Amino acid sequence: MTVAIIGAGRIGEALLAGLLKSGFDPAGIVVAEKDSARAAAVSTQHGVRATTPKDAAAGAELLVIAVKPQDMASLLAEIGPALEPAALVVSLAAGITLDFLQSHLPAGTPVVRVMPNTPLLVGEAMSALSAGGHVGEEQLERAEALLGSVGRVVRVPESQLDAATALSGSGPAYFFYLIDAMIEAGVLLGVPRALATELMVQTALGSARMLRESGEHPALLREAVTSPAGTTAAALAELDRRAVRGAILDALTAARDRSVELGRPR
Ligand SMILES: NC(=O)C1=CN([C@@H]2O[C@H](COP(=O)(O)OP(=O)(O)OC[C@H]3O[C@@H](n4cnc5c(N)ncnc54)[C@H](O)[C@@H]3O)[C@@H](O)[C@H]2O)C=CC1
Ligand SMILES: O=C(O)[C@@H]1CCC=N1
Repeated sequence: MTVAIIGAGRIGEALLAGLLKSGFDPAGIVVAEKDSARAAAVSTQHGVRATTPKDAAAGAELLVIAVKPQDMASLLAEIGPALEPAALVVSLAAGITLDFLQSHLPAGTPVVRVMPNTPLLVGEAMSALSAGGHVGEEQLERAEALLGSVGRVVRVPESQLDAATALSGSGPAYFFYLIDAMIEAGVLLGVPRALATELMVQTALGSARMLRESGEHPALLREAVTSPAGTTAAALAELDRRAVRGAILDALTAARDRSVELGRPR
């Protein structure tokens, strides 16, 4: 199967790197990137061919589109006429709806809308996807297999994709933000930066593994750390006084709303 990745920015290159790491043949992947210096760098670093979007579309069975939502309309107009008859188009763009994709591509084009996240670089992505009306089960499984080679995949109704974007799409940034803040707190408390980083990165990894492996609700795992009148209770009381839970609800609602806004036809 020939895969074209159109837009080799942060997420496009992360997907490319993840696919190659998972054993994908570089000869079966072609990239198209508007920024020619970036195209050359990505092509050299990963050993894949770089070409124009039209040329990439012409030879590909599966096209992954990883340009910004604002660049989608013009790109779809450019590649539409060059698509192979049975080509499957997979969009990673936040907000861009199946309806938008289908109405900007030749009638009957099978399209899948996906919200992945950057941990696809290390084979631990979370991708949520919805299929358009012209996608057969076999094609959907092909898209799932591609994303499944770099992490987990779930099918969701399209009505939940903007919320999934707020949760798992943007999610890595929230964890990085939190860990960055906790490292700074360590430095404030006199811990050398390298040690504070080691303490927090391993704590994040261990906590994530406990969640996954125990299957326990996070509230129960948090309770198990919280000794009566202890250190954790003192910290959590401070977070509650500052209404951090409410801030998280508002933050993710803002992300969901922004995803909806990015998908408005223009
Ligand atoms: N960064 C992230 O964590 C995630 C991003 N996404 C989605 O992925 C898409 C890309 O995001 P990023 O990689 O962060 O942005 P980016 O700006 O790093 O990458 C976009 C790339 O597309 C290229 N491009 C634009 N128009 C083009 C065209 N016509 N032909 C070829 N290349 C073109 C740009 O030069 C740029 O390198 C967005 O739609 C975003 O919503 C989805 C999930 C996570
Ligand atoms: O910030 C963004 O718009 C993209 C979509 C999800 C993660 N990054």
